[in-house]
Amino acid sequence: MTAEQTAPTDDRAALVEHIRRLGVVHGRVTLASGREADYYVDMRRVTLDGAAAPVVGRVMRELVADWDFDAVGGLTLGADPVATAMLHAAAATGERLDAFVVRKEQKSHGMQRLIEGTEVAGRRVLAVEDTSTTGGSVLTAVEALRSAGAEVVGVAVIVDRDTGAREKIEAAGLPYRWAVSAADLGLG
Ligand SMILES: O=P(O)(O)OC[C@H]1O[C@H](OP(=O)(O)OP(=O)(O)O)[C@H](O)[C@@H]1O
Ligand SMILES: O=C(O)c1cc(=O)[nH]c(=O)[nH]1
Repeated sequence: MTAEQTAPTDDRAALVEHIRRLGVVHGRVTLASGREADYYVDMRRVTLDGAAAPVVGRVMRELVADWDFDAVGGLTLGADPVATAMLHAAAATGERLDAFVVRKEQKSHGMQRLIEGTEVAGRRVLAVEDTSTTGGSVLTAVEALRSAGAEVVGVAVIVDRDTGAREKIEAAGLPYRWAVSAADLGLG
């Protein structure tokens, strides 16, 4: 969220409950960045849950309703179900939103793509993520998208851990929004 976007919706409240119930794990963990933390938010348990995924799609679409883009995606794997949830949420309202997947490494056979799915060159795209800690993962996706000729309009994540992602993403010249904060989950 941003300071201007504080009005909770029923969907957002439901999403917070889904994440609390399915995703929050207490205990010492090593994160993608190599940092150590006292809790983990296993967002795949949320974004791949049959009841929670449609809520994810609606909440994330609402979060960026004033941004102009027609394709969505991010670095595999966390971003993938977020993007497809948004695609299906758009379709459910008669709108069209395409999706893409940024691989961690270029595929070495077949079409040898780094970015799978819809063509991104020359298009306005949204980069998404399930959770951001340092912002490093989503910025890897942003770099690949920019190299492929896409215009990245911003970054949106479900859960922001409030551990530096916002500063890093904004320093890359991108607006950054999140649907749920660590504080919303009673964490941090
Ligand atoms: O903001 P960051 O410091 O980059 O950390 C967040 C990243 O960590 C997790 O993915 P992970 O690397 O565990 O891989 P996965 O999505 O392939 O499971 C999560 O899905 C984000 O992509
Ligand atoms: O930084 C990470 O690796 C990370 C943190 C978190 O809470 N959830 C997650 O899936 N990854």
